[in-house]
Amino acid sequence: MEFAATKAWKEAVLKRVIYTNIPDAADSPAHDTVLYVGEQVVLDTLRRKYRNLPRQYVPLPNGLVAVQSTPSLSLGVFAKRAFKPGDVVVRERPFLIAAADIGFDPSAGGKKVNPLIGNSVLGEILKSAERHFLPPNRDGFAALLTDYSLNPVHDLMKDMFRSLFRIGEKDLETSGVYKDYRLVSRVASRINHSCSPNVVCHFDEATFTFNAVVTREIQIGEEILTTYCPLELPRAERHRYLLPYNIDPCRCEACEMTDQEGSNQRRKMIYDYDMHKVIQLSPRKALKELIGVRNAIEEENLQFLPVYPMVLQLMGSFWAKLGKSTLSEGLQKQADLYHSIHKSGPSR
Ligand SMILES: C[S@@+](CC[C@H](N)C(=O)[O-])C[C@H]1O[C@@H](n2cnc3c(N)ncnc32)[C@H](O)[C@@H]1O
Repeated sequence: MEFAATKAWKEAVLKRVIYTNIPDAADSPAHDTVLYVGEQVVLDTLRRKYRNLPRQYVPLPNGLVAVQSTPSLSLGVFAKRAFKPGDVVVRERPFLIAAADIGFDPSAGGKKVNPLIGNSVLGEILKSAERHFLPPNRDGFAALLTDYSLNPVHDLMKDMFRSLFRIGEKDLETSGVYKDYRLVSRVASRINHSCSPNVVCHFDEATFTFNAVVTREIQIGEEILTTYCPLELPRAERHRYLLPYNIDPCRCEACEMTDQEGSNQRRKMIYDYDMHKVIQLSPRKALKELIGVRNAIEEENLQFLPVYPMVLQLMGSFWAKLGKSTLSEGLQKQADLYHSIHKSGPSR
């Protein structure tokens, strides 16, 4: 009985999957043919939204980063030169984009992976995806699979980067399509997790490119790190989020440092920050509060968080009220840079 239910589910899942090779943009390298595994409605919506999907993009210069061995996490991505906030370090078309919940069991409310079959369906989908590729991408994708030393095929699915297509809510409601899409990519799939990341990742729908934008200074030789979990939480809670990504325990610098209590307190302060309360305060009191939050963000190396530019901007406006225009302008400039980092795509 269980087998029949599982088989029916598996067939239903496989029926929902469509394979589409997104055509190459003119003049872009041949490997830029993305295999899209998902629902037709997503592609149709995107095609309505952007004429000539995918649009051409401006490639980055070669050799900005390299995939190399790490001391304990198998492979990772490393800076080959120094970078500053706002620099784009990775820009690439993924090999494959897939709905994240194709491994979820609809009979379990569409939320839980069926442990009996979830991973094998994902494995089958990934394996069958391979033969749909044009040759250059097929080789790259196969290399990523066989060379994926920490993870067998089914785990690859868990490690794909979250990458939401921002298609219309109406389309989502009427079609019931998957909301969360993930990608497999030559370089991006090698970026390890850190609870104090140094890049923010964007997927640009119009050009179908993955982009990693720097959020704090990166020295030559430093590892490029993103996050797979919410960062304002204390260590133990972050670790719960990381389990499905095969991270147990997290071996990032923030989790391995000795002052965990101090770190948890700083992250709680960031989590508890309430802009609406702060704007009611007198400028001096507000600034005291804001400086505390900014310091906590910087000490935890969390310039990655969208709250960072908001805090800077508000600090600027309170300094302006106190007549400190130079301070205010400096903060506003920094806030603008970080706002653009959070919004940025490949047009930058
Ligand atoms: C997207 S892959 C990153 C590249 C991977 N290191 C490789 O060699 O291909 C994610 C996997 O790397 C490992 N990993 C990444 N960040 C980690 C961390 N902070 N702590 C422990 N393991 C991590 C986990 O095995 C995770 O499933």
